[in-house]
Amino acid sequence: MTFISTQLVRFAHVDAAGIVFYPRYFEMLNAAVEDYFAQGIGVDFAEMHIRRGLGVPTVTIQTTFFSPSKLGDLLDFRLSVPRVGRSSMELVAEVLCGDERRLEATATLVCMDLEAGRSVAWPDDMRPKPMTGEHAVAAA
Ligand SMILES: CC(C)(COP(=O)(O)OP(=O)(O)OC[C@H]1O[C@@H](n2cnc3c(N)ncnc32)[C@H](O)[C@@H]1OP(=O)(O)O)[C@@H](O)C(=O)NCCC(=O)NCCSC(=O)c1ccc(O)cc1
Repeated sequence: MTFISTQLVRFAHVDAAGIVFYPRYFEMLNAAVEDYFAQGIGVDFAEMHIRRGLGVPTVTIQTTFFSPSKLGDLLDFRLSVPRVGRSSMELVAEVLCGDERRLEATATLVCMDLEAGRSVAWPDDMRPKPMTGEHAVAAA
């Protein structure tokens, strides 16, 4: 299963060359991860960070950029989760505009107690389920 979050390339995302400046992809990816936790898992970022004092920082991310994106493009962030550990998850984001592949990122996110600054085991209701394969669930 794949979770899809569609992100619009906005004016603030592009540089003087008219293409998306690469850190902006990481902001869009974080927005897709927010959608995944809110809609795919059922715990939104306000609940997680403010009320529970938990975060999901990225500890590794490896990205390959295949082709540039421009203002007005609609990018599908197709998220899959090949592995879930005690406190970590591996996340793969394949980003497409229509049929064209724009980038792929593989990241490790860790469930973190924000006050202690340490990893904690996923709470049962926040624990991601491994999901791979073609069946897609789109963000609302
Ligand atoms: C997250 C940490 C507190 C975890 O440290 P520790 O408490 O010592 O935990 P550990 O090192 O034992 O690792 C915990 C798990 O992560 C895994 N881990 C840790 N580092 C790695 C690396 N490099 N590769 C793969 N897996 C890793 C490790 O294998 C453990 O997995 P489990 O067996 O599943 O539990 C610490 O690594 C840290 O503070 N790192 C910096 C994170 C950071 O600043 N990231 C960039 C910006 S923050 C950000 O983007 C963000 C997004 C969303 C948010 O909600 C909050 C913040």
